[in-house]
Formats: sequence, structure tokens, C-alpha cells
Amino acid sequence: MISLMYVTGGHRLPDFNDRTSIPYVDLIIAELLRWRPTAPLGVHHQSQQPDIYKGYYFPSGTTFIPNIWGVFHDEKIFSEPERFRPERFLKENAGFDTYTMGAFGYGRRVCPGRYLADSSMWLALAQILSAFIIQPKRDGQGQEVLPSLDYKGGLVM
Ligand code: HEM
Repeated sequence: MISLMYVTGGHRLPDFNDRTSIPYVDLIIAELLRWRPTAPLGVHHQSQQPDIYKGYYFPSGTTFIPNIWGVFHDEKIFSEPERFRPERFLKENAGFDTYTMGAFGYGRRVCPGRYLADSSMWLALAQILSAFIIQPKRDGQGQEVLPSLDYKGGLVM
């Protein structure tokens, strides 16, 4: 918030020209895609011919399910994986990239909308953060009510 104010002077909303000046917004997006990936088990694929990978034989017609959640919550890679901590990409996970690690899938069928998604997320987040202070809602007793972090099933195409 402070760096957003510093960059925009508090008189205008941030735009894409400000992107390199506000790197923390990129860290938040990277951590968001890691912490609660949009497609935790990606999109399933079926092989069209037999293959061998690391000594394992996969006949034609094998279904492959990428465990994106598993990669992003592997304690050997991301310490305290359940904690939302964007700074990890500045420190112990510097150089790690949730985009190429599977947040948008892999290979030839990788998400073609990833650049639009990335730009949309950045602009929305930067502008919301520059204009609002985000806090949990409170119940009648003044206690914070945190939103559920559970996934809901379904994919709308
Ligand atoms: C945060 C936003 C998004 C995430 C996390 C995401 C993630 C994914 C993932 C994981 C896949 C499966 C890739 C694979 O099979 O390995 C996929 C496929 C796809 N995505 Fe996205 N996506 C996002 C936004 C979008 C947007 C904005 C569009 C279109 C404007 C889009 C269009 C598609 C299409 C058409 C496919 C199917 C590609 C194919 O099978 O050849 N996505 N996406």
C-alpha cells in the first residue's frame, strides 16, 4: 500500500507503466497461485501412444493428472506451505516461478489465456490495493469472520 502510494502519489490509479515499480503485487499473485492454485489437479490428459518415463511404462490411453497442489505444497520446496507469505519469492524461493511450475498447466496444452489472466490479476489487484483497505468482516460481537478457504467443485467451460 505504501509503495503504491509512493508510485502513484495517491492521485491516480496504478497502470501497467507502474508494474516494475511495484514488485510486491507480482509476489502476491505468485503466492496466490501457489497457495490456492485455480486448478489444483490441472486438466487431465490422455496419452495417444505408449511411453516410458523414469522406468515406468505407460500404455496408450493412460490418464495423466498433474498434482499441481502437491508441487506447490511440497515442504521440501516451500517451507510452511499453508502460510500465505509472498516474501518467500524474494528470499528462500527467489527464482521460483509459479507460472512455469504449473499454475497454468504444462506443455503444448498450457493455458493460452495466461497472459490475459496475469495482466487482469495484476491490474485488478494493484488498483484495489491502492484504493481500499481490505479487512475481514465482523460479526455482531465485533469478532473477525474469515472467509472459507475450501474449494468448491466444478469447472465451467
Ligand atoms: C488465473 C487464471 C487462469 C488459470 C490459473 C488457468 C489455468 C489453466 C490450466 C491449469 C489449464 C490446463 C492446462 C493443461 O492442460 O496443462 C488451462 C487451460 C486453458 N485455459 Fe486457462 N487459466 C486461467 C485463465 C484463463 C483465461 C483468462 C483464458 C481465456 C481467455 C483461459 C483459457 C484456457 C483454455 C482455452 C485452456 C485449454 C487449453 C488447451 O487445452 O489447449 N484460461 N488454464
